[in-house]
Amino acid sequence: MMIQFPSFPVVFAIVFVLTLIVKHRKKSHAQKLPPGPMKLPLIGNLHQLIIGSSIPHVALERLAGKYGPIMHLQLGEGSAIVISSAEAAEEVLKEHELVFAQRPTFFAFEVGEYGNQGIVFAPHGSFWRQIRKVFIVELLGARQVRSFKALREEEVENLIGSIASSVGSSINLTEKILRTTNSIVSRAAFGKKCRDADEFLAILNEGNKLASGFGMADFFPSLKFVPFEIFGAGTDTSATTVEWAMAEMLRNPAVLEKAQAEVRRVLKGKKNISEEDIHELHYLKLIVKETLRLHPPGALMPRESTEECEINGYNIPAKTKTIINLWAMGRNPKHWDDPNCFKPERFHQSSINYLGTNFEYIPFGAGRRICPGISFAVANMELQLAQLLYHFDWKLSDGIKPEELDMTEESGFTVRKKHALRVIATPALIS
Ligand code: HEM
Repeated sequence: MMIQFPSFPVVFAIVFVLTLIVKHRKKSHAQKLPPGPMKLPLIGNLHQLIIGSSIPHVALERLAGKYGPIMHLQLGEGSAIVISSAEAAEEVLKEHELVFAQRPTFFAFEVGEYGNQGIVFAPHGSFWRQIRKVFIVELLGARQVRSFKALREEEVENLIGSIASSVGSSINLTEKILRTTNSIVSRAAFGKKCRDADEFLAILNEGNKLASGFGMADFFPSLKFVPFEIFGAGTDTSATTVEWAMAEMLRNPAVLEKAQAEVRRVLKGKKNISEEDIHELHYLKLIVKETLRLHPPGALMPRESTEECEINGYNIPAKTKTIINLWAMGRNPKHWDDPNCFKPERFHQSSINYLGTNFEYIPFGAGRRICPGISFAVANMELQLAQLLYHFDWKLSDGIKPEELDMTEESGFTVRKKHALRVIATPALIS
């Protein structure tokens, strides 16, 4: 029997069709978006962020539990991915650092001519590089931070004085901490206290309330951009962290006692604390770290891809808004034992720090856009906490027991405590 070979045009046609099929398969695999919840027409997944009792970082954490640490969302017309694990964050912030060095304009404050002119939302490029350099040289570098030592000490002494004048009665500690931080930041930035500190604090409060409806700070009225950035990035973040640290200690009296014992042992007999003393307050430093794990002020860190790339086999198109859920990563049981417990000891003899290399713990971000204010913020927060612990004993107002303290969060520019921290201070017996 004669075997009939197909003619050349037929072979060519078969090879051509097979090549097309393989190419199409490869392409559709590479174009696979990360998994995500079902999208509604027009709004996509927006309703999942703003409807219901959960605030956005909590809602996103829950969704990530279902769809994974790289999740795709449709936010109106925009496509977004949400990152919720250390491994995924490392892919975005280290392996594809350059691709994700951009901030999305979705989050930008379009304030007249100042829109996008500040450092926080500046597109990655030469303008951003220049302005970041100016920030570091003039305000946030180690030498500059040291040079603000005297003004920090003076403002924190004022805080202690103002609390001392109302010992025994209920005080709003949230407001006092915010005021002190605002004075430190404005004196460092402008050489004087903010002329309208009251107005500024009122606006910041109002902005936080407005933004809380959206969960992200989408807009802010009438302030010029760069000064606002210094305040917005510097004041609210640090003050919120000091407030959460005090709230966590009041809720965990054993931690409070241990921290006070350390401060009083190291500073024994001193009338006041200088910054040199702080270096020896090892437990206090663990408290700051643990507070930033559970309460990163910028819970949802915004970035954007500038070009198409592939992460864990998923295709991430150019201009994809990228939300890194720092809050979820700090509480991810894969990375932390007993993740919801406030245990500063977990950082004892641990090499994990907040400098952007341990991706399970990046409260200040990572990579080239990491927060340039780390030294400034830490010096400010540690001094306030050390002084508060040294000079006073603390209890909650209105007979509230530690375990009853309301720790509800409110999401705005930062994730704050929803209800101000009201406390009663009594002078400590320091021998
Ligand atoms: C507890 C205090 C603070 C926390 C937790 C914090 C956190 C952050 C985070 C998460 C980012 C985004 C980083 C990234 O995208 O990788 C950021 C950016 C920034 N922070 Fe902070 N911050 C704090 C205090 C400060 C202070 C005190 C200042 C200045 C006075 C400051 C100035 C900035 C600026 C200018 C940026 C934008 C950097 C850029 O885009 O290049 N921050 N911060």
